[in-house]
Amino acid sequence: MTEHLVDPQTPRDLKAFIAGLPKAELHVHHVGSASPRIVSELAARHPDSKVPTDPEALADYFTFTDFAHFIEVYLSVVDLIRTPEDVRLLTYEVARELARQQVRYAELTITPFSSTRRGIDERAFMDAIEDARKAAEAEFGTVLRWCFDIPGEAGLEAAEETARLATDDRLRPEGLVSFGLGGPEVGVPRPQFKPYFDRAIAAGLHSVPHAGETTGPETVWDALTHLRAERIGHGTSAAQDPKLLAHLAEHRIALEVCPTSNIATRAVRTLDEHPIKEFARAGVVVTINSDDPPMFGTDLQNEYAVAARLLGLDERGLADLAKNAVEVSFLDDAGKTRIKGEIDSYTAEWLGR
Ligand SMILES: O=C(O)c1cccc(C(=O)CC[C@H]2O[C@@H](n3cnc4c(=O)[nH]cnc43)[C@H](O)[C@@H]2O)c1
Ligand SMILES: [Zn+2]
Repeated sequence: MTEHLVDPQTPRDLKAFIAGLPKAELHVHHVGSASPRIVSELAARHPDSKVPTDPEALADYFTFTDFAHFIEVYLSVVDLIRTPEDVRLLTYEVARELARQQVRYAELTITPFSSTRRGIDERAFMDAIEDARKAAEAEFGTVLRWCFDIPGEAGLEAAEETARLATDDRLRPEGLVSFGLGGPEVGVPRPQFKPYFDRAIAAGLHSVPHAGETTGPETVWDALTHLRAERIGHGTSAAQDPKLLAHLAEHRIALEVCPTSNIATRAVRTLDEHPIKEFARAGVVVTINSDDPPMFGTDLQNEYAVAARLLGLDERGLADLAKNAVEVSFLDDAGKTRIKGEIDSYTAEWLGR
């Protein structure tokens, strides 16, 4: 992302620190990470689409009236991904952008149902993401892992298909570590997805549903109770329930906080009203993430800058935030130790300048 996107209230020195800080990204969507260049290129290839071909016009197109409007626009971009080569290119370019921001490890949320139902062969889909993952690690040094999410509003057919793709030994990609649930929450109760999460967990996957992004704290409780969530995507409304905050803190169930996303989808009115401070105050493990960065006019660096301002963090505080993400990631222990060591060395060197 360009300089103008970095939170304007962040001191220049802290901005530079954030830019070089080794980071982990735990909540970022595959299609939602398509850069304006990729989106406009794909839109030009498919003139039947209403997505603008001019990257400049995308900023307007990516201005959302509410969460439902965001999902409508999101699906118009999903419609542009039509071939395994589109999938490979998108994945590889997402990794390039993450590497540019010093992201060493990322768990990318992918919705395979949306691609297979649009006619992409399932085997070719898996090969495309795996091919991009391996190339990205070799060329950029960024380790990618996958979270396959159910688009909840598409119903149990989508849940069945996602669970099948995630657990079939002949298809399941090597990089897959977790199972999620995305899309609108209103009218999409979490408990109905319990059997699919049970299957995924039995197959060794971690549970990371979205919850409490656009509905109340009861949705977060449902995600914990029925889906055995190990981390929560967003969890914004948890701030309304002190018992829930205490439970999250006690069990070290981290929140994948995405501040700018919540403003862009109008789930929260302003950044100053974001409950991230309440989370931190209650001792909940907070991780900072970008969700759908180009669609929300942000990137991970900007989200760290926003967090620094809202939480009043200096360099050490930011390094702790980056280490939180590494600790609650699904990377192996050796990988975690390596990245945390890199964060510590970088911070010590920066502060000793
Ligand atoms: O693909 C389809 O045909 C389809 C049919 C009905 C409903 C859906 C969806 O609801 C897809 C939702 C899609 O949104 C992704 N996403 C991206 N950012 C967020 C977010 O902040 N909160 C929730 N979901 C998000 C999610 O991964 C799904 O792929 C699809
Ligand atoms: Zn999300």
